[in-house]
Amino acid sequence: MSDAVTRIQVGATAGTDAYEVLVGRQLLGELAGLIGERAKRVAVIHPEALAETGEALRADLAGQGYEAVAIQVPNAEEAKTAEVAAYCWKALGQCGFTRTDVIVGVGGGSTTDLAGFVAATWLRGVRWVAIPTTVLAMVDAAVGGKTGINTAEGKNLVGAFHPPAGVLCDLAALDSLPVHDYVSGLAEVIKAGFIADPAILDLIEADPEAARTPAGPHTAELIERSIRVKAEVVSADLKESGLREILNYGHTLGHAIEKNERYKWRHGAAVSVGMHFAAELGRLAGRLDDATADRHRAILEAVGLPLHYRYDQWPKLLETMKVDKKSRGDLLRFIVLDGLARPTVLEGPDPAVLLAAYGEVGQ
Ligand SMILES: NC(=O)c1ccc[n+]([C@@H]2O[C@H](COP(=O)([O-])OP(=O)(O)OC[C@H]3O[C@@H](n4cnc5c(N)ncnc54)[C@H](O)[C@@H]3O)[C@@H](O)[C@H]2O)c1
Ligand SMILES: O=C(O)C(=O)C[C@@H](O)[C@H](O)[C@H](O)COP(=O)(O)O
Ligand SMILES: [Zn+2]
Repeated sequence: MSDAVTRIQVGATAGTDAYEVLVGRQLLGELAGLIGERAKRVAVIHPEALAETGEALRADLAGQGYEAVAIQVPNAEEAKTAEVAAYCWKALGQCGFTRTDVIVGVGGGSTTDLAGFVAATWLRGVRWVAIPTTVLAMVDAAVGGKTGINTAEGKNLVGAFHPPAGVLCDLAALDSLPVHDYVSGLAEVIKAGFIADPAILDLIEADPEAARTPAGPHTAELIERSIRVKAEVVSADLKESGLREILNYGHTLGHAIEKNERYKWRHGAAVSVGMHFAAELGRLAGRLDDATADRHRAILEAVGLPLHYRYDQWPKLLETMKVDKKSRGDLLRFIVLDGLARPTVLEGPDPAVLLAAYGEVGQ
């Protein structure tokens, strides 16, 4: 196994510094440099499932002279609540966490979204480092500074743009990931393929079964290519004033499904159904060619991601989509493709077209 480390730059924007996303193995030697010299305290936020990892990290940092605390939070979406954020704020307050201290978020996207949000809000913003441990968090959630939590009304409705000081993607972490979670992350990889880098799709289509495991021959390349797509977009438009919306491909319906399932579905699975819907919407709106639309079904199905959701839920899903962050007033907006790697915005589609697209998805 190669020890090579790939470094991907995320550019500076007004008010934020540039940082690197490192992909490789045994990257913990990089952590002290990212924490910096001014920190006295470090808080390691980790999910229950990674209790050992969180404690090992805490002990290692304590051995380096930091006052290190581990803050354990619930697994998955249960961590993305105001209550859990308040629990973290309490832990920081109790250990006297100051503006020069640093938060480390280690876990999947739910944990890094929460840890980043806690970092964005504590003392109005402290430094944080992301150590993503799922495919999805490596290729998407930990990169780009979107942090946040859910509310009863919907997904990620409260949050802040607060980029990390650095991101360490240790591929060894993926070995313990259940296959269901590994495959869920492939939805965001496939998203990056459709919106910007079709070579990703070619690699997966060449051997979809191999793409389902970290031992596959293209794991590092798929992860790195996806990170490059994300890094390029967020470097150009951190605060989603335009271009960044393309990263929301498949998410308008996907987030509505997640809420409808009370966040028991994995994000990637819901985004998979959402991309199928977006492809059908693009096709029916006269934007997307049949071959590219059909390619969505084929590749998502080939890696074992879902394509369908309950038909009878459409009225509820439509209501939830109205509070999607891309909506403007009463105008629903979707990311669709004008062709392969040509994402664009579809504004206020005819309700009959929306329903017809859902007709392909619902069952
Ligand atoms: N901020 C962003 O730009 C962005 C982008 C994409 C997704 N997200 C968010 O990311 C979240 C989904 O993240 P996810 O798919 O990584 O799932 P997750 O964080 O919910 O993790 C899934 C499960 O895997 C466990 N886990 C994590 N790493 C593990 C490992 N190495 N071994 C064993 N178990 C492990 C977790 O504890 C959890 O139980 C969603 O909330 C989504 O909204 C955010
Ligand atoms: O980084 C982005 O921008 C994205 O849209 C990436 C998505 O994969 C991610 O799920 C994000 O959290 C969705 O953001 P939201 O603003 O729609 O909540
Ligand atoms: Zn997503």
